[in-house]
Amino acid sequence: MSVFSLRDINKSYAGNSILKGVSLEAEPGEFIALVGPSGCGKSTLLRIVAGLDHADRGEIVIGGEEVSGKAAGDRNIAMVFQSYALYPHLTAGQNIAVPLAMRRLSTAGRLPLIGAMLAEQRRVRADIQRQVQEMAASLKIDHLLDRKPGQMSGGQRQRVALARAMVRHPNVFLMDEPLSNLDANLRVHARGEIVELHRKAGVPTLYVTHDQSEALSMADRVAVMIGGRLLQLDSPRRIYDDPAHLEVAKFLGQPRINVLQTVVDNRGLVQAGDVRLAPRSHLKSATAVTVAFRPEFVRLAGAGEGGMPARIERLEFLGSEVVVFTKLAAMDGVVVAKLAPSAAIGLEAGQRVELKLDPRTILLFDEHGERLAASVATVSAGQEEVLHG
Ligand SMILES: Nc1ncnc2c1ncn2[C@@H]1O[C@H](COP(=O)(O)OP(=O)(O)OP(=O)(O)O)[C@@H](O)[C@H]1O
Repeated sequence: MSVFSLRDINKSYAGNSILKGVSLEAEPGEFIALVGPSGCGKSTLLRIVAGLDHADRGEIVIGGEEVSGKAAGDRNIAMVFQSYALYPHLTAGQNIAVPLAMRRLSTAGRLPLIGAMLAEQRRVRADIQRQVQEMAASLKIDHLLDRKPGQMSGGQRQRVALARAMVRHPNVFLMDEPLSNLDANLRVHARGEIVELHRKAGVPTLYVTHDQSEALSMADRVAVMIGGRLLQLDSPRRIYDDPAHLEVAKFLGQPRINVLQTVVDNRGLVQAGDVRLAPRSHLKSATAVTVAFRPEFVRLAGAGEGGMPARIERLEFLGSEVVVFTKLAAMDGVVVAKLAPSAAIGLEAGQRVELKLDPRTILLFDEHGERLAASVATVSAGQEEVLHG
C-alpha cells in the first residue's frame, strides 16, 4: 500500500457535486502542488484529507493505512494554513510545543502547576522542550521562542507555523497557501526554504497554491484540478509543455496560451497560421478542433518571410519582456506574443506585422478539450508529407 493516496474521492454540498472522483498516489517523500481556479475544490479536498470534513465516497490512505473513518487527531497529518492559525496568547515556543503536548502529556500533565509536580510528566515536558529547541534551531527561529505571534513579522509567524507542523513528524504535510501573506521577495525566499525543509523531512506533501510559479518551481508533480476533477498530475515540465487537456493548458502560463478555433480541412489536416498539422488519428473534414500555442513561441516574421498577418492592438513593457497583443487579419482571433525587449524595439499599436509560430510547440485539442496527437506536415507539389513525428 502506498504511503499517501486518495482514491475516487467524491463530495457534494446540498446536491452540488464539488469533488468528482479525485484520485492520486504520492511517491514516498513526494511534493505535490495542487492548483486550479478558485472554487474548483482544492480546500475541500485538503479538509477531507485532514479529517476536518468527510467525503461521501472514496478512500484515503495515510502512512499506509486507510483513515477515512478516523478523526482528524488520529491521522498524524500536519497542516499549515494561510493564516498560520497560531494561538495568539501563546509564545512561539509554546505554539510549537502544542501538538507534542497534546500527544504526549496527560490532561493533568498539561496543567502548569500540577504537571510540574508529576515526575514522569516533568521528564516528558523536558523532552518536548528539547524537540522544540532543535526544531527552532533548524528553522533559525530560536531567538523568537519567547515572542507571541503579535510581536513577530509575517515571515517569522510563517516559520513558527512550519516548525509546529514539522515537530510532530507527521505522515503527510498539508499546506494551504502558506506563503500567500508574505510580500513578493520573502515569498520567493520562503519557497526555497520550504522545499529544503521538505527534502530533509522526506514526508509526502500536498501543497495548495494559487500561484502557478510557486507550483511549477516547488513541486515534484503538479496536480491540476478544474471543476472538481483532477485533469492531470504530472511533472511541472510536462504539465506546461505537454498538457493533456485544453483547460490545463489554459490554466497554466502567463500570459495565457493562445487559442484559435478551427476545423479539419478536406485533406484531414489542420491549418495553424502557415503551419499544417496532421492529427495522428483520422478526423473527418469539418471536425471542430482547437489550436493552441504559448505566447513565448510566437515571433514577428522578418521582411519577406511571410506569416500570419496581424495588427498590433497594445503593448505591455514588463522589463525583461514585452507582451504584444495582436488581432489576426484572417481569423477572428487575438494572438499574444511574448518578446524579448530587443525584438520589440520600435513596435507600436496600430502597426501591421506578420506572426510566425514555432511548429513543434503547437498543440491540438478536440472539441471536448482532450489533447490530439499531431505531427507537423508540409505540402510539396500537391502531396502531403509528414516531416516531424
Ligand atoms: N461547507 C460548505 N457548504 C457548501 N458549499 C461549500 C462548502 N465548502 C465549500 N463549498 C463550495 O465548494 C466549492 C469548492 O470550494 P473550495 O473552498 O474547496 O474551493 P477552492 O478551490 O479551495 O477555492 P479557492 O481557491 O477560492 O480557495 C465552492 O463552490 C464552495 O462554495
